[in-house]
Amino acid sequence: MSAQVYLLTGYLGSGKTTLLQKMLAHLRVQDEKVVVVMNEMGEEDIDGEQLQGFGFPVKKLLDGCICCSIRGEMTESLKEVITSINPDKILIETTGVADPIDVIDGLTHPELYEQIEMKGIVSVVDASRFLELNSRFQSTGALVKTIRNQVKYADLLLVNKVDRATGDTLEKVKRKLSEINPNAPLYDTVQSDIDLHTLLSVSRLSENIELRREAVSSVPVQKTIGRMSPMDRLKQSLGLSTGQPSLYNSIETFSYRFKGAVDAGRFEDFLYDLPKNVYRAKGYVQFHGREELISFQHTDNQVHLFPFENHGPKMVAVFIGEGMNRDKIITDLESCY
Ligand SMILES: Nc1nc2c(ncn2[C@@H]2O[C@H](COP(=O)(O)OP(=O)(O)OP(=O)(O)O)[C@@H](O)[C@H]2O)c(=O)[nH]1
Repeated sequence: MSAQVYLLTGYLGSGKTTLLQKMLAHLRVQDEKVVVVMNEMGEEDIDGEQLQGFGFPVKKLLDGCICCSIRGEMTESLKEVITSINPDKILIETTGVADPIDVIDGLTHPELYEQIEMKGIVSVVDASRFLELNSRFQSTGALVKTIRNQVKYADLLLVNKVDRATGDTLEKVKRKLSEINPNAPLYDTVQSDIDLHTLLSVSRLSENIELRREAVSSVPVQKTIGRMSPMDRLKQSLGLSTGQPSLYNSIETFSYRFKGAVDAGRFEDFLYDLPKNVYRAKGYVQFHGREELISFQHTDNQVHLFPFENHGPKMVAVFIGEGMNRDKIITDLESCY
């Protein structure tokens, strides 16, 4: 059985730990094995202290961000947690400056991939500060990108601290959030107070989108799915063609189990030729005529292949991207046998 993983993200001070405490209080009364993974940037563990007393193990990753400097540590930590505790649920609270794309990257380590079920990315937004942060950091690209990615890739959005925002501000915040991520449901909250059944039932939007895509391909007429932008709505009302509605604002992942060894040259070409919407590919593979396992990594059109002494891992490939054409990628990969 795989462990269900919930990823809590959101800018500094938005209400993630407050939410985590509510989730733990709720899960304590269920008979479930839960492990918390907390990440803080400094050497001191601040939030971890607030989680003592719930009776669940808390794994702390300090002094670095799981999205970058200690990503490997998170992967190792999760492997160890799964082996030693075999939890039903893993709740991960990221630092306020983590980019969910990078955390997902760490979570899709080929050795981990089949042992976890990514339930969803839950993003907590501070309604009283979002507009200010969004505009103040507009010029400093990296942080704006992170803040927006925390919204863009969320499967569920908590618009928290509504008690500190005026009605007008709240409307503007929600409009902005829906622009960045038209697919994730929004919930207004105070003290991150959300119906926990709803929260725990979160599912990856990319999977829902996949289902909707299949449903659409089986009907002959073209249908519009997802919320249209005001401009597209206007264009439609004028009978003009609209752009594709944004369907892919969600990171998708899928894995592929190799059926045997592949041709080294063809496989390398396959990796270099992966389309741009595949952000990462990684895994373990075996080449014709070679004994050892090869670990491969693909990112930003860079490919690294290196022999891997340990024969433990399975031959598997993991892909991360947006709007990926899974069938085509698998067909291309299978031409490497
Ligand atoms: N007024 C108000 N305060 C809130 C609300 N939600 C949380 N807070 C407070 O905001 C502060 C920060 O909340 P946390 O839950 O620690 O936020 P966080 O996202 O975990 O913060 P970092 O760990 O710094 O990233 C705490 O003092 C909370 O009590 C809310 O809805 N309204």
